[in-house]
Amino acid sequence: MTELVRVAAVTRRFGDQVAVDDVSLSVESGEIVGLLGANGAGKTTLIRMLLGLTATDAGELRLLGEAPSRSTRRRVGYVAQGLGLYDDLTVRENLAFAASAYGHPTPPVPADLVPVADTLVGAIGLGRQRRLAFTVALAHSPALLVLDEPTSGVDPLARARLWDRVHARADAGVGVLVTTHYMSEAQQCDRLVLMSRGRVVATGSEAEITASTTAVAVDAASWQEAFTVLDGAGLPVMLAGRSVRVAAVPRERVEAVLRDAGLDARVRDVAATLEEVMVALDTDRVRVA
Ligand SMILES: Nc1ncnc2c1ncn2[C@@H]1O[C@H](COP(=O)(O)OP(=O)(O)OP(=O)(O)O)[C@@H](O)[C@H]1O
Repeated sequence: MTELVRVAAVTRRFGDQVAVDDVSLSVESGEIVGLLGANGAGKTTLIRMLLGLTATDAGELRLLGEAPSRSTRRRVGYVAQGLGLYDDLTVRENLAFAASAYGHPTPPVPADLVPVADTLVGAIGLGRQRRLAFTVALAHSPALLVLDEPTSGVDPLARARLWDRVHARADAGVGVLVTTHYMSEAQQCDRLVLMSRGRVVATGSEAEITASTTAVAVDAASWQEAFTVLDGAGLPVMLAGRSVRVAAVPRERVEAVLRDAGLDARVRDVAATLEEVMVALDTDRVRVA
């Protein structure tokens, strides 16, 4: 395996705010690394530094073994949050334009975009725009694919198809760095890097990250009442179906709130989900090694 990305103790500040704080990570060929975190965690800033679009304040970055530059960027396929397409060009023209910029032959219009090949990109749906951006990013056979929130606003079927394509490229040896705030997409990644407020707070597979954290499950006669009482007490309460769950709070505290409200409920410690780990990490109450 080849190391395609190395980020070592990188920091970036905007004024007083530390957007990326002493972050390290790597991506190898054939590997899908998921960068997870809430809005504002620092994911996009990290990617922009990696691509040489934003300067670092400290630390070291290596992209395909070199400092990020115009020539290394040409070997990267990047789909930005804004997609980077031209709304006033057609689908076919966008493909041709990107091909001439990268100096390779224009790829064929993908079969599912043929019906809109001569439609302006601004007039096609977001799912198709994402599909096109993905095709553009892959047309020059990049060694590394960088995807910033690639499935945001896309329906579940299109999302599944997009992940199929990501896996196919990874199987062919391409390294993938993908940001998302959908915890459900974490299973698609070989390795996860969880960011919160600029820092890496956990790394590993989903199972590794969730193994050392518990949440509290509440079984009450009326889940609505239990939810309202716990929420009213300011606890980070979530619903999984009709099961009420609380992250980052000791079981005794949950029991006390329910007891004080006169609610009869069974309260248990359960294995935390990834989302609950994120809540716990964001509230600074739990640390994952
Ligand atoms: N150019 C900038 N000037 C000032 N602050 C910035 C700039 N870019 C990012 N920030 C701040 O840095 C922090 C991290 O932002 P960033 O966009 O990297 O987070 P993110 O994890 O990508 O979030 P999102 O999922 O919303 O894109 C945020 O608080 C943001 O407001």
